[in-house]
Amino acid sequence: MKKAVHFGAGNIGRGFIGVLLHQAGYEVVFADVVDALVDEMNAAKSYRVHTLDEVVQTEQVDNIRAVRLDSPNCIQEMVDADLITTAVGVGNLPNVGQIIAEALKLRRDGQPHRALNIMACENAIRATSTLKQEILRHVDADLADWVEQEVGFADVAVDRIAPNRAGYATEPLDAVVERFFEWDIEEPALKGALVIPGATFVAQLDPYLARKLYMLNGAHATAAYAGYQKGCETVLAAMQDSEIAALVAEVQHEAMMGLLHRYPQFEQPALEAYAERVRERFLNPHIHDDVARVGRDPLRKLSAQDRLVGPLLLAKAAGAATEGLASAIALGLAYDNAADAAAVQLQQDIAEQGVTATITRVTGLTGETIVQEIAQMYEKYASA
Ligand SMILES: NC(=O)C1=CN([C@@H]2O[C@H](COP(=O)(O)OP(=O)(O)OC[C@H]3O[C@@H](n4cnc5c(N)ncnc54)[C@H](O)[C@@H]3O)[C@@H](O)[C@H]2O)C=CC1
Ligand SMILES: O=P(O)(O)OC[C@H]1O[C@](O)(CO)[C@@H](O)[C@@H]1O
Repeated sequence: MKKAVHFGAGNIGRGFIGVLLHQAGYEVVFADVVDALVDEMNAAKSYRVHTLDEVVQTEQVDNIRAVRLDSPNCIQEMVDADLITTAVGVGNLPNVGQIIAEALKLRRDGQPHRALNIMACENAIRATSTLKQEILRHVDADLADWVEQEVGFADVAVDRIAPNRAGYATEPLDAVVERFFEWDIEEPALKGALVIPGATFVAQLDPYLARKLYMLNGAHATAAYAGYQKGCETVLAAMQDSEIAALVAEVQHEAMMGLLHRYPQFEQPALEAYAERVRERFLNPHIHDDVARVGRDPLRKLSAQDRLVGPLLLAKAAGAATEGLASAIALGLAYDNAADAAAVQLQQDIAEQGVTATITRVTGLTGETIVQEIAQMYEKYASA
């Protein structure tokens, strides 16, 4: 039986990556930093995934175990693994990279030619490449050569809405997800054969990743930040507001114009259908997805390559309109949720440095016109 070590036993780790790897016949070992979660998984040896739809379907994921990130067992489990995946949040990859580097040292000495692939399933541009750089920071030149030859680092795009479990879960390990999923894997980067039924193997990931991050996650963040402004608790409530729904569609349209220009292989009707399908998913009445989850960490979501500034730059390069994306960025700046540490930091930065300087620093945008436009929109939202 093949073995996968997956870092991050959270919503997407259990609700998406873990279940697909289980269906693909892998023995899945989870690594996490939360002791209680690790203990719970080792006691239960299985968990359930509920697919939220008209009829709720429940799948059992068994034959699992878990290790703490900082335990020797974690390193040992990777020595004979066939696959390593992560879903920990992109900011936690340095930590994981250091641990994987330790395992690769042992693996090179013990099983030097056993095929290994690594994939970071995070919402970010080329997170696996980021993880690879983090791993390489901890290895010497000889080991780096071996890593280049023997370890596949495939960038991926992962798409499945896995909301918080409150209201649905009856068991501590239950995960809840929507029915839809898409897992795009950049095939040329793999070493050896990788079989994951349901995954899509693509030759060039960038268009898929940009489409997902900009037309889904960007639109989702827009719904969350606009919804927060209007006092909506969930994405569903936000999308039922016609003004917000129109802004979300506008953001998707602007992103689409940028994508069509940057990736000529896309066709407008297909992207329009993609956008519509995404909006339908946001309107799934069976999913209670908090705007606070979808909007979490606005400093990351407003950063240069992420879901709002990334498409704004593409749309600008295409000569397309950007008012919708500028509004979404302004709404993100106005996101003052006191329960979100990054939002608190953002508000403190705006108070201390002013909104214009904060926009430039956080988003990397430098054009005076666009920065002023966003700043004016922010003032309107912040004083509402
Ligand atoms: N929830 C969703 O719908 C989707 C999430 N993602 C991405 O997946 C990643 C995880 O998201 P969620 O599962 O929603 O978050 P989550 O907060 O539910 O789960 C993250 C898990 O990672 C663990 N963790 C944190 N640092 C760690 C480390 N250094 N080593 C091992 N475990 C660590 C946490 O304890 C937690 O159990 C994020 O990058 C997110 O953008 C991607 C697609 C869908
Ligand atoms: O996980 P992040 O990057 O904080 O952002 C939340 C986004 O990720 C997802 O959880 C999965 O793509 C979406 O539901 C949401 O748009």
